[in-house]
Amino acid sequence: MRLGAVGKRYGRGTPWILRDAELAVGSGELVRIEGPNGSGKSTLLRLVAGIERADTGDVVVDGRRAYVPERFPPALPFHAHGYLRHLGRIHGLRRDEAERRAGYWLERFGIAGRSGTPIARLSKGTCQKVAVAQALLAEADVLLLDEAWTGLDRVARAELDTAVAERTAGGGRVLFVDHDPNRLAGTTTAAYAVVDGTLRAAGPAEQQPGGPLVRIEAEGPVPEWLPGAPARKPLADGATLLEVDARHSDALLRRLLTIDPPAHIRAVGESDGGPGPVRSAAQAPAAASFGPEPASPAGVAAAGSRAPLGALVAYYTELLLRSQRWLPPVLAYVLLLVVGMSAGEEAFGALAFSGAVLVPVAAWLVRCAVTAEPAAARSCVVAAAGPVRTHLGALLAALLTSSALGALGLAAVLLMSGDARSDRAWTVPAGLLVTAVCVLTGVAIGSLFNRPVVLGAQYGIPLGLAAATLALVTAGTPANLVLRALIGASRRERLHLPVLALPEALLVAGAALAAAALLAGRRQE
Ligand SMILES: Nc1ncnc2c1ncn2[C@@H]1O[C@H](COP(=O)(O)OP(=O)(O)OP(=O)(O)O)[C@@H](O)[C@H]1O
Repeated sequence: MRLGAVGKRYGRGTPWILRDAELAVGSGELVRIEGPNGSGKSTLLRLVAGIERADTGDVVVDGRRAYVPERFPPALPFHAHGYLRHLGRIHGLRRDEAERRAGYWLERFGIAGRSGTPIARLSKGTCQKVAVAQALLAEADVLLLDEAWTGLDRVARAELDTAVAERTAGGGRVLFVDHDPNRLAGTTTAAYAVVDGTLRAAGPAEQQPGGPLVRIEAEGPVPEWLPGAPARKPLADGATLLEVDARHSDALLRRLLTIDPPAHIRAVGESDGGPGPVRSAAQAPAAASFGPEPASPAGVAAAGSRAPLGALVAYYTELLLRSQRWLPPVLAYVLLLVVGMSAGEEAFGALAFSGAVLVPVAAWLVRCAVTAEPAAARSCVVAAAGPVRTHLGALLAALLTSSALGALGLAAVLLMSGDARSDRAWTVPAGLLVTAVCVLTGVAIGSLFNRPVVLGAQYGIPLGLAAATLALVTAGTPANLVLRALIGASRRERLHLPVLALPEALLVAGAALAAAALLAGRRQE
């Protein structure tokens, strides 16, 4: 992981938050980022997470990233377990593994009993545990913690300390920001301060003296790097005596028991300060006493691979449906159909009407899909999946939802209409064509007149409505071609279905979705 001459500012003419920042973090390193309020610590983490884009220089990060934002939003319409399962899938875990790890981390943070509770109803601290769990469950190569300990109780803070030690012991890189100068003191391998836009080495934080020490006697080969950086001394019989701060003893024991081959723990006890072996030796712990082992990387569908698009679409579809933002556009669609059509109406005219209504409704659903997620929650997804795939996932979720709505509308129109003048054999293909073309047109418009192409609802909504009207009335657009053919047929003209309108609409929608997704990768939020 490397930052080379990175510069960042939030808009032209504004002060540089970071300038010429250089940072290299190797495997197993634990790096503290410090500095006064507003100096740019979060900005630095967000650059590494891929949430912000550097204005100058390079940010090179190999491997999977996970991020805990400074403030996790309680307004996510998921249950804790469901949310973690989605995030696990987005991180590239197989379905069963995502399920298992979601349960494991809820258990580990002591909130398994709240797994079915909506996040909005969780206490602030419990919500923060979910925020931390979503970043830990995928065993990411780069773990970014922005004041992740804030709001956690003492036990959960210690659990997070242990999890960080496990991550670095497993070769991960961890960068953290925290206002407590003693946070992870003693295990931090480097510290940097952001001061006046520059990133300066601040040296590893010193361990606070006076904490209790734990001694562990281990037989067998002991790895060079261990959680808590224990002092070590070879014993006469070939075993190793390790002495570590009590806060890291759990992580150290877990590591010793999970190396291959596992070390044999002969004794564990409190240090008496003397040089000899452990005196008040406790029973050596069994691996089982630490609960289920963190899942192996084998659970990751393809380590380091891109987040599966299907997982993103599933997440955004459920988010849209659960947020109930779909209600206004769907109600508007139903109302317009009810008001604008009557039973037994001529089918081609009815299909043209329902298709025309579908264009602004699909554009509206896109707006709902790309705005339903709180920004901090989106940051977690972007860190795991990257901004392009994340936005594409939201747009495809809107396409899926609009298509389902269009299919239901089509079925209703076909059932309600029944005029003998219509050529019944052609109503179904004509209905499918107009629905597909109008949904694609609406989704294309929604993609182009929302974040990140047009920022701000004050421009996006009127421009989107104007674009939808133009797409319907301008001669030669795919939607206009199909609607004109249907209106002509409803007036007893011969029906010529413009089938080429479908590939044209597909092309336009594909280009609009790709342009919007690519722009999401280039524009800061
Ligand atoms: N999205 C944004 N748009 C505009 N300015 C921003 C944005 N995000 C951060 N800033 C500004 O950038 C500066 C650095 O912010 P940042 O959050 O990185 O600081 P920080 O060191 O993490 O602060 P704190 O310790 O208070 O969390 C601040 O002046 C902040 O107002």
